Amino acid sequence: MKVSSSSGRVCGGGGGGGVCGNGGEDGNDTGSRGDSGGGGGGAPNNNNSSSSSTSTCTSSPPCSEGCGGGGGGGSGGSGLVAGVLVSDQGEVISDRYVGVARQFASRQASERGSNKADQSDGSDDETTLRQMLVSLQHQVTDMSANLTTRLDELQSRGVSPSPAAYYGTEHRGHMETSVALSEIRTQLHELTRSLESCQSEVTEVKRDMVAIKNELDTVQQVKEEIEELREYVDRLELQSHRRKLRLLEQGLTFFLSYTILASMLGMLQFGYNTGVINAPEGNIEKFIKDVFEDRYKENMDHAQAELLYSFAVSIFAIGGMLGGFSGGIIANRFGRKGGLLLNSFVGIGGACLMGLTKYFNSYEVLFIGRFIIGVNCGLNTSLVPMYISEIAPLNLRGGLGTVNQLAVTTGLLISQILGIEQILGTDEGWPLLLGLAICPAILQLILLPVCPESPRYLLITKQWEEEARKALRRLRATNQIEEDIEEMRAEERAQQSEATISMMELVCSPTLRQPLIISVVMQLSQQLSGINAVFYYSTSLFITAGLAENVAKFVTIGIGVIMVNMTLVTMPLMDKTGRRTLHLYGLGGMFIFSIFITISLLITEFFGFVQEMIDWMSYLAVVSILGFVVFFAVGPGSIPWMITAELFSQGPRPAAMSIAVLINWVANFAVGIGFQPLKTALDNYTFLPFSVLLAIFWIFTYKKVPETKNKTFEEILALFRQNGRGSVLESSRLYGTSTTLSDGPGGVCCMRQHWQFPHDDVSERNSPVESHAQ
Ligand SMILES: OC[C@H]1O[C@](O)(CO)[C@@H](O)[C@@H]1O
Repeated sequence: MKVSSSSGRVCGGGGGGGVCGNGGEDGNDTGSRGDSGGGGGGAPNNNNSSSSSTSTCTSSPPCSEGCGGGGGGGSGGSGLVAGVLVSDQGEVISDRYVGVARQFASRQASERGSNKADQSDGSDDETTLRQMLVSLQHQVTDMSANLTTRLDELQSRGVSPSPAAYYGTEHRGHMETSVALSEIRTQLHELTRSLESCQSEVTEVKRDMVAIKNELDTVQQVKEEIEELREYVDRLELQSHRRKLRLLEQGLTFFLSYTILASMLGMLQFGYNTGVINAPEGNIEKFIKDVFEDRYKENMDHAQAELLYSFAVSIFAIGGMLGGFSGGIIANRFGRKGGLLLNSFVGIGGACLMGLTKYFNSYEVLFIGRFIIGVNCGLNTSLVPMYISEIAPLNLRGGLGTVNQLAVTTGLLISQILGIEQILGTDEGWPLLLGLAICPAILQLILLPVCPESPRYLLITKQWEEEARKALRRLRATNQIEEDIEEMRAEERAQQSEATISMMELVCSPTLRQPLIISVVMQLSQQLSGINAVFYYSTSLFITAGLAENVAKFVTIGIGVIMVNMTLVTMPLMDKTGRRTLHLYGLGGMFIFSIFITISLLITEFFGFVQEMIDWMSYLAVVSILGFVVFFAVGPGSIPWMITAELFSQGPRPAAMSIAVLINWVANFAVGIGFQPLKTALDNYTFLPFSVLLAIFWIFTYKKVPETKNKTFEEILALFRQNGRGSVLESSRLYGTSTTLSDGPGGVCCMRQHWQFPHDDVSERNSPVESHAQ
C-alpha cells in the first residue's frame, strides 16, 4: 500500500517556498535560474496549510540544477501569479516561473525521499489531499492563463517591431523573453505531468483507503462477532454452572436407594463367597478325603486334600476373572440391569451346586459350583459399580460408589460370622454355609425387575431417549430431569466417538491410555496392598503374634466389623474430601502400619523369650493389623471400584471396567496363592514387599490420579484431553477444581473447545454464534 503520511506537504510547509504559492511576504525573492530555492521559508500557505498529510508523487519532473530546499516563498495564494502579473519585467517573470517550477520539482524530489522515509500507516486525510490537488490545479490553471495572456501580450508586441528596435536592445530582450517563455512552457508541461502523476497517486491512495476502510469494517465485524461469541459462551457457562449446582443439590430418593440396594447384593455376593471358604477349611478337606476314599477305596494324604481344597479356593478367582472380563460385553448387550438379572441365574446355579456338593458326594461338584459362583461374582464386580455410578446423582456418586465396598465387607463379615463352629462351620453345616450364596442371588432376582435400567445406557448407548427419561424420572422422583439429560448429552458429545468401544480399541487409544493405566494401578493398589494377606491369614498372624487361637478367631471377626463400620464412615467423606485425597490417606496409613506389622513380627522373633515383650507385641500386632484394615477402608477398599467407572465415559466404560476388574481378580488370585510361599521365603519380613508396593502406589496416586469428586463425566474426560496441553490435570489433581466452573485454563477452554453447546431453548439454538461456529 502506498499510502503514506508525512509531515511534508506538496503545498507549503515550513521552509518551503512553493508552487502552491506559499505566500511569503518576500514576494520578490524568487531566486534566479539555476539557484532557485533556498531562502526563506515559513510562508503561510493560503490554501492548505493545516494539512499534515500528503501522498508521494512518483513521477515528478526531473530536477535540474539547483533544485532543492525551500524556495523563497512567494506572495500569498495566487500571489505568486499575482506577483508575475504585477511585474512588467519579462525577465523577472520568466525567472520567477522557472524558479517556481524548479522549486516544485525540487520539493517533490525531496519530499519523495522524505516521504519514503516517513511512511507510516495511513491517517492520510483524503479531503486534504483532494483540496491540495484542487488548489494545485487552480494554480496551474491560473498560471497557465496568466502566462498565455502574458505571452500573447509579448508576442503582439514583437509582431511589429521598429527596425531600430529590431536590431537593438529590444530585439535581444525579446529573444531572451522568448527563450524564457519557452522554458517556462516546458516547466509548466512538466508541472502538469507531475500533477497528473499526483492525481493518479491520489486515486491510488483513495483506492487504498477504501480497501483499508473495508478491512477496518471487517475487523470491526469480527470484533463484534467475537464479543457475541464471548457473551454466548459466558451465558452457556452460567447455564452449565446453574445446571451443575442443581445437579449437586440432588438427594437420595426412595427408588434410587431401592435400586442401589438391589444392585449391591451382587457385591455382597462377592464378599460372601470370598470369605465363606476360609472358616470351614478343615471340614471341606475332610469331605474331600472321605469322598476320595469312598470312591477309590484308598487313603488320601493330608497334603493332597489340602491341594484339592486350595483348588476349590482358587477356581473361584479363575471364574471371577472370566466373569469380570466378560462384564463389559454383557453390559453393552443386555444393559446394566439386564446383565445383573441374567447374572442372578448364574449365581443361583453356582450356589445350588455348592450347596448340593454333599448330596452328590462329589468334590467336583464343589469345584464347578465354586467356578460358577466365581463367574457370577466376576460379573457382579464389573456390572454393579458401573450401574451404581451411572444412576447416582453427581453429588452422591462417591458416597454411593462406596456402597460397593460396603457390600463386599458386609458379605465377608456375614460369611465370617456364619462360618464359626457354633453356627455353620461344621461337617454338616458347611454345604449350607456355601449354598446360602443363593440368597443374595434370589433376592436380586426378586428386587431387580422393578428397577430402571441405567438411563445413561438407554440414552447414550441405545439412543432410547423416552425410556431414559422415564428411568430418570423414577430414580429422581421428579419430572425435572433436564439437568441430568443435558449432562448425559454433554458426556455423549465429549466422548466424540462410537457409542461403544472394544477392549482392543481402548488399549490402543492414546487418549484413553492414561485413564486406563490409572484404573489398572488403582485396582492393583487395592489387591497388592496386602489386604487379603491380612484377611486370609489374620488368624494365624495373631497366633504367631502370641494370641490364643480362640481369641485370634474372634479378633478376626472383630476386624471384619471394624472394616464395615469404617467403610460406612468413609461414605460421606467421598464427596467431601475427595477420592484422591482419601486414597492417599489410605495408602499412607497402610504403609505405616505394614511397617509396624513387620516390627511386631521381628520383635516377637527376637525378644520372644521375654514374656512381657510377647504381651506387648501381640498388642502391637493387633493394633497394627487393625490400623492397616482401617486405612484400607478409608480409600483403597472402595475407591478403585468406583474410579474406573468415573474415569471413562459411556463408550469405553464397559471395556475399561472389564480390563480393570480382570486385573483386580488376577492380583487377588496372585496374592491368594503367592502369600504362603512368600511367608515361607521371607518369614518375618513377609509384609515388607507390600510396604514397598504401598509406597509406589502412594507416589503414583500423588502424581497421576485426578480428583473426580463433583465432576461430571464430561469434565473428567476433558481432564485427560487437556492434559497434553497444560496443567489442568495438575490443578485438578491437587485442588479438585471443577473445569467447567473454573475460569482457569481448563474450564473455559475445554468448554470452548467444543462449539456444540447444549441448548436450553430454541432461540439459543438459532443463535448466530452457533451458525458462525459451524
Ligand atoms: O475388604 C477386603 C476385601 O475387599 C476386596 O479388596 C474387594 O474390595 C477383596 O479382595 C478383599 O477381600
